[in-house]
Amino acid sequence: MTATSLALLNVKQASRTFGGLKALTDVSLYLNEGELIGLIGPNGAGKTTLFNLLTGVYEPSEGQVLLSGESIGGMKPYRINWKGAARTFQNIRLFGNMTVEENVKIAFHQHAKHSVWTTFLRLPAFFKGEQEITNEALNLLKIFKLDHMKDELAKNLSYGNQRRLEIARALASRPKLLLLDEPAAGMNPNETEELMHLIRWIREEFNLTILLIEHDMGLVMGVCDRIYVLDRGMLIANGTPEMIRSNPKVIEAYLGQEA
Ligand SMILES: Nc1ncnc2c1ncn2[C@@H]1O[C@H](COP(=O)(O)OP(=O)(O)OP(=O)(O)O)[C@@H](O)[C@H]1O
Repeated sequence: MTATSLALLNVKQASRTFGGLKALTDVSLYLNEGELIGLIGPNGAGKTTLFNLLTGVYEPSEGQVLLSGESIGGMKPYRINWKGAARTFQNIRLFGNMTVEENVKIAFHQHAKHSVWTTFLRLPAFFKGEQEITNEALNLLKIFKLDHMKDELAKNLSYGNQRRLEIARALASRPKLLLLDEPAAGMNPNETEELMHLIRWIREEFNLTILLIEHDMGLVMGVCDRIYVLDRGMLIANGTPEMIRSNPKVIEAYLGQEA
């Protein structure tokens, strides 16, 4: 498959250096609208660095990142979020001392279109907005089977539930592109299986395009349309799960890691 005119994300020859270290070298990839794409590679391959370029945490040292055809390389993270990209983190970043419901509502608030005066004077539109936000937050929590825990503090949730809450919160910003950084980390096999179905389902339900970093090969091979493989900052393969599974360069990269 090649990039179509619908490519939602287009990374063109992007590189990123940290001092003398080249974390990414000349990386080009694309995600067409609606695709669910995996990004795999041994430890230190550059996967999170690539996510950081896509979400404005870092600026590419070279190359371009285009979202819906617009250059977003070096844009502030909140602006990239407004333009339709949301992410979860390898190390969960919830507000631990806030409730499950508040964690989702806060993400809605960042996108709510209240004027300063509407909010300050608490005009009717403010309360209407608040009610809508509460309803939408509860709907999202229902989808992720977290509604019965809405009043729990986020820090008291199991690891698997915290990961699901992070995804719910990312969806509150109504993204077109969802970037998931190791969503199954710390989950047991049953939770991972459930997550796999959930990821497929939210893609349809929310018209999402998804880029997924994951070490659980069962999950990646089971849900992804195509997979990109990074090794030492360079893309070494791109193709369907079947192609990637039997690719000698990929096998070598992973065997090298175990040696
Ligand atoms: N802010 C930074 N400063 C210096 N080096 C960095 C920085 N961020 C990443 N690196 C380096 O870039 C390389 C790629 O790291 P990155 O975290 O992107 O890999 P990864 O594929 O996500 O690894 P893992 O699977 O272990 O999470 C590593 O050598 C890492 O030490």
